[in-house]
Amino acid sequence: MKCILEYSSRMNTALVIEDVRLTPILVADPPLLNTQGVHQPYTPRLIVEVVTRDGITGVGETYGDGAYLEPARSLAEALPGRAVTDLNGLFALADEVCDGSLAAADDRVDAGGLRGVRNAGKIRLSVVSAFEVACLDALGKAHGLPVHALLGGKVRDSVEYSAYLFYRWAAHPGPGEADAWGAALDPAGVVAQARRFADTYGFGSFKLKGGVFEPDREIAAIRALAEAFPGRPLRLDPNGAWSVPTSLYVAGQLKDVLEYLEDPTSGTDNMAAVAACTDVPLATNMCVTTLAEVPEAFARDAVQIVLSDHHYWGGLHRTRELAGVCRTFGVGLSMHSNTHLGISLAAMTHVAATVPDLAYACDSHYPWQTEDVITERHTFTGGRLTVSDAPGLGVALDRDRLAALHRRWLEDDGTYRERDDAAAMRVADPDWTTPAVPRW
Ligand SMILES: O=C([O-])C(=O)C[C@H](O)[C@@H](O)C(=O)[O-]
Ligand SMILES: [Mg+2]
Repeated sequence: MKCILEYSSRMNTALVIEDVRLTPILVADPPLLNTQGVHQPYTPRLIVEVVTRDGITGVGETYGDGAYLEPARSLAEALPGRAVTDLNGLFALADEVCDGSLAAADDRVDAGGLRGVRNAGKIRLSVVSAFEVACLDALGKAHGLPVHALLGGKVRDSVEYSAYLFYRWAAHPGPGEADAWGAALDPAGVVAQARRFADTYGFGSFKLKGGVFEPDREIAAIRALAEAFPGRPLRLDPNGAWSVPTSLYVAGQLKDVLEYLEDPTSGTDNMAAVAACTDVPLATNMCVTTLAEVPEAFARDAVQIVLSDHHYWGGLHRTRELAGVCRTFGVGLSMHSNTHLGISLAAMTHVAATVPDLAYACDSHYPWQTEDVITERHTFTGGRLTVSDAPGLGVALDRDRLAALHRRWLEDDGTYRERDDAAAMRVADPDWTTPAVPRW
């Protein structure tokens, strides 16, 4: 008995957080086009490390724009002395300490306009998510358990991902150098890109980021994909750029080949109006991105699939809670991705492995990211990632890479510290302004 008590008190002390490190970085990003503009050559991410009294380090990752950094600093300062097991307490602590730095946030759509509402609560959850993942990583390492085991256990050994196709330029405007992918600006270019994704990673389903060209051009690209890959699930996502009539027109043109349409139009009213008049399921990572948006959207059947992003839903446990809500209302669940690195992809794969009814391949930008902060990059095989059974997330931080990407952030004059796809577009087209929606 005495031994057990001693063990448990030693363990509890060992799991206390001694130190927290925050490292903002800039990561290379190719010239991918969307309805707002084009990706900048570098994009910000934030890496979070929590170090326990026993010297175990857990890692997490989240969005790295300025709005996330201040609340992350507040939370990092408040965390030492708490245990990595105190995951529920993280939310209350963040409510307590982050709000001063979130005062500037309001209910507008996020800066890029691509991820739904941008309010203080959602930014706070995106910050907490990185700390939650880092705590889970440390806890898993302390007990020799993979993160999926801490979430109740995996129900699958691998997670399927979909190819994330983009219209794109061969190089960033200005002094940018071409990468190996080349331009994709028409149906042939999109099919060639899809072929490369399929051959290299084995992806079996394809999502095209739309809202870039007039809808008929994007319809032609999806038709070309359907011809090149008969029977494969296809998705088109214009990030809310279309009106209700345009959305219905596109749905009508592509209803025989689309697995779903993603955010064809903006807002619950418009999504509900589209959903009422088409059998093509609607998915979203814009219309439903907070719990507050769930009741109305689900009651009006505005969305049939929620693409959860564990960052803005507040981490892995909260993602599982969202999965329960979706299951209750008969709404499908899959996962959204933004520019992310190996830590977030590992976290996403662990939580995806634990969700029983994951009926759709998840999104991942990962193949577009040539840089990472982990020692061994993830490898897609047959379009899937094997779920790691190693302790924690199963990834190791590459400190040299982290330092180099942080140095880039330090040396940046501010141009790239905030993701701004419209600003990047102005390098090529000085008159470019963020298009109003609906754009078509
Ligand atoms: O599915 C989505 O809407 C996204 O992945 C949003 C992203 O910001 C994407 O549009 C991008 O990176 O251009
Ligand atoms: Mg989307």
